[in-house]
Amino acid sequence: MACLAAVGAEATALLFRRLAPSPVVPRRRLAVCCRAHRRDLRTAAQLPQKSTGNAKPHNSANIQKDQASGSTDKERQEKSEDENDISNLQLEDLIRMIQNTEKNIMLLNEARLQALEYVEKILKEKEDLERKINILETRLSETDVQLKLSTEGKFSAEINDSPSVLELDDIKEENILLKDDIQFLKAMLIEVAETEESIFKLEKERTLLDASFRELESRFIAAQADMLKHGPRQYDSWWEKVENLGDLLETTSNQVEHAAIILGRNHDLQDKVDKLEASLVDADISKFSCYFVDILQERIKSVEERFQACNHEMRSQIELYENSIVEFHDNLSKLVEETEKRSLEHSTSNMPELWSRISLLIEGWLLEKRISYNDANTLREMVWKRDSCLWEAYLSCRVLQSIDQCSSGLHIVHIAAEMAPVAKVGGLADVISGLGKALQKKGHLVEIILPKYDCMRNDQVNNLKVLDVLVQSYFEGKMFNNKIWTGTVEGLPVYFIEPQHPAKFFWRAQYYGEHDDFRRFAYFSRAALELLYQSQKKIDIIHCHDWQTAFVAPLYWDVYANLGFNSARICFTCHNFEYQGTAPAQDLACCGLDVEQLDRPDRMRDNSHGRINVVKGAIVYSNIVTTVSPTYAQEVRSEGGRGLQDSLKVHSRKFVGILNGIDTDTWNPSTDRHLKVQYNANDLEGKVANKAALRKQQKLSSAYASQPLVGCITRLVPQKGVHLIRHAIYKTAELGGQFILLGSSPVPHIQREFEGIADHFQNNNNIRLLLKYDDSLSHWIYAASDMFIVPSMFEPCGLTQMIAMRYGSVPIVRKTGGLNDSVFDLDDETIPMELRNGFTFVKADEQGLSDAMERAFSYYTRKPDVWKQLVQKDMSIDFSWDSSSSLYEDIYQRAVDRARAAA
Ligand SMILES: Nc1ncnc2c1ncn2[C@@H]1O[C@H](COP(=O)(O)OP(=O)(O)O)[C@@H](O)[C@H]1O
Repeated sequence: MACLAAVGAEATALLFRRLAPSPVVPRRRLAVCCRAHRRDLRTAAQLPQKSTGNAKPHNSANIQKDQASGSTDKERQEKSEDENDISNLQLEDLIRMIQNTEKNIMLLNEARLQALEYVEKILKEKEDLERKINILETRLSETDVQLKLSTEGKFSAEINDSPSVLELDDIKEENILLKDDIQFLKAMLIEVAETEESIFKLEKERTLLDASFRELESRFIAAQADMLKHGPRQYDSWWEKVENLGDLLETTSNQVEHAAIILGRNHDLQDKVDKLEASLVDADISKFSCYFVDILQERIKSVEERFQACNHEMRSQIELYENSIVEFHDNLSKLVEETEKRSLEHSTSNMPELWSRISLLIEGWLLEKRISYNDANTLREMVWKRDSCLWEAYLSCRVLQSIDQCSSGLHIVHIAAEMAPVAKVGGLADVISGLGKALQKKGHLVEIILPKYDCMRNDQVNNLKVLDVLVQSYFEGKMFNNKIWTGTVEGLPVYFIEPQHPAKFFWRAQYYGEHDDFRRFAYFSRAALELLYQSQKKIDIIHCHDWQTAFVAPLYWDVYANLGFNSARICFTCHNFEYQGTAPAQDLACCGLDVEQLDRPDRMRDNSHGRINVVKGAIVYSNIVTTVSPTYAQEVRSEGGRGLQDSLKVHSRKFVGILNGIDTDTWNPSTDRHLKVQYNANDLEGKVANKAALRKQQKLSSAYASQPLVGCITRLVPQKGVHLIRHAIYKTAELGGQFILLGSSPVPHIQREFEGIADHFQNNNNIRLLLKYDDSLSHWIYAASDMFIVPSMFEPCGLTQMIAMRYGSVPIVRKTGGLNDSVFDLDDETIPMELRNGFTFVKADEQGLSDAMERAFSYYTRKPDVWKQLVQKDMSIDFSWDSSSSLYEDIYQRAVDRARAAA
């Protein structure tokens, strides 16, 4: 188009260069011609006067007058001669005039030819213009169609249906081209206007010519009259010439008229162009944009209206939904009530909570002596078997003489110092509830006995109530009352013993760390056995844990078996051989044990000094001894046994290491209510969200989402490798990661040291040390962290690495104890690929930890895909109690079978 414009402009300029002189030159020439004619004519009229001096003026009228007056011949001859002279002179003038006229006609002809040429060019220009206008009109109609499409019937369409940015760009481009065309047309129009002006000048010229011609004609008529007398032949030729001149004039007039018509058409063209321009201005992109914005606004308005309508609809739906929830809750409570009622009357399915409550009820009645031992036993059996006709059986039990001793499961009682989540310090608490629940699921009757701590979380106990009975137990030569509380924790029936002893053994605002811990737990062990004895239960397994309840084993066999309470077999699990419960031998007497009998190297005397050792007592007196991982079981047979290796060797046939599991209901990222967002292995976005939320809450930098967060949740004791934990903090900072520690220490100097580190990093936005115990926060840290550090010096089992993996946090651990049984190095080619799940190091030094951390960071940053697969794999590993509880079930059963066989 620009090219066309250039060509057009050039052509127009050329036309004007050529035409410009045309109207000027002919006009000047014609004016000269006309002036010449007039001068010639004037000269012709004046000549006789000039030649005669005083002669009167003569004309044809005078000649006729003279002829009519009848003058003399001479006079007439002289007069005739004079007249002939005049006539000759006039004729000469006339001839000259005609010659001039001829010249003028030639000039006129030339002008006409130029005008013709000019008109032809105009016609051509016009055709070009028309063609361009047609193109423009087509484009305009296309633009119109686009506009129409945008406006008509599209309002209802979604905003998504709006012309794309690409379409808009096309329209913009189109409009820019149209604008160029308009510019070109404008230039052309200016040229046309100039052409028009030329034509006007031509027209003027023609009018002038016309006037000169008419003057010539009148003169010619006069001359003709004269010529009638003198030369008809010449007259003929003049006449012919004049006729030609007339024809020429007519042709020129026609051409001028034609030019006027073209001019008119050009006017029309200009009108059209004006309209076109106006339309294009309408279609101007800015207007189009405004228009489009209007359309969008209208659409937004309609969307807003629809949104409001939806909102309204949603609100009413929510109302309905809320009403239905209320209704649902009502129904649910009714249903629960009914189900509870029915469960007492009819059969119930496997509802541990309910059966635990019934069991506690029965035990309570028995202890309170509301029912006889036999009745209680019958009811126990029914509870155990989930008997649907419990109440009917109860009513008819009076007539029953014998009790079917065959049951599908075992009656297992755990006596422990901790249980999650009601009284938790460390992993022991997790094991009690995790293993207990798993065994209960397998159809065993499981009960738990705990101290009634003042600091325990009563909110975690269902139906906590005190029985209307006091159980008496022996301590330091006296009998003391114990209040018995019952309740269910995680669906397990739990008995809480509250000693009515002046020492207020469990009113210390903490679980351990008291100066009289040995006495506290000696008291508790004895009271727990007393409770079981008085309830006259026929228990299969009494499972005691760690030194705090290790007293149970010697007490059971030395005291209670002698009283006929001997149906049970004792299982002792040592969760940590570091804590063995040693004391001067005489201290053992507090709970009624015979020091003399027990303070012997093969019984309870410690292997290295003269004190008694309750863990050793449990090893000696229990039917089953376990520890919490196979590797640790191996380790404690040598150095790790802390002096008890020989005892373990002696009793190795009953000693086994069973890897702990974790409670996968409590530790479940897809249901965990402590998390900001729940997630699972297939959808890790929630993990990212938890990380972001924790960073924000702990004022850690959120600048880099991909900056790895290293977690550590632990008791800060030497066993956990505190110096390596400290090193991990600095190493993480060096590697550009973030570190969060949750832990506290019972050891004052360690606590102080970490408080110092916490202060040091107080304003650091990559390191945070939280020196406290916080169960809820621990869940969040497991979920938020990318890596998890467990650099223990020794680790009987360790649960944190398993929990971390369940939450998709890759463990970096020292290869020891249970860590060695649960974490396998990603780069260890001696291990099958499918088992590799973390990073390990062997030597308990900073270098070992640094290497493992560097490898982990390297995978995390350089191989994100491998890392993601690792996270997903870790989250899918089965760390539940399922398989481990089966191993316990198996060893319990074998012990019970041996007992029955012996009986
Ligand atoms: N400061 C703390 N806050 C909350 N939970 C903690 C804290 N320290 C340890 N835990 C929890 O205690 C348990 C530790 O178990 P484990 O790894 O066997 O170590 P240990 O029993 O030796 O302390 C885990 O459930 C862990 O989450």
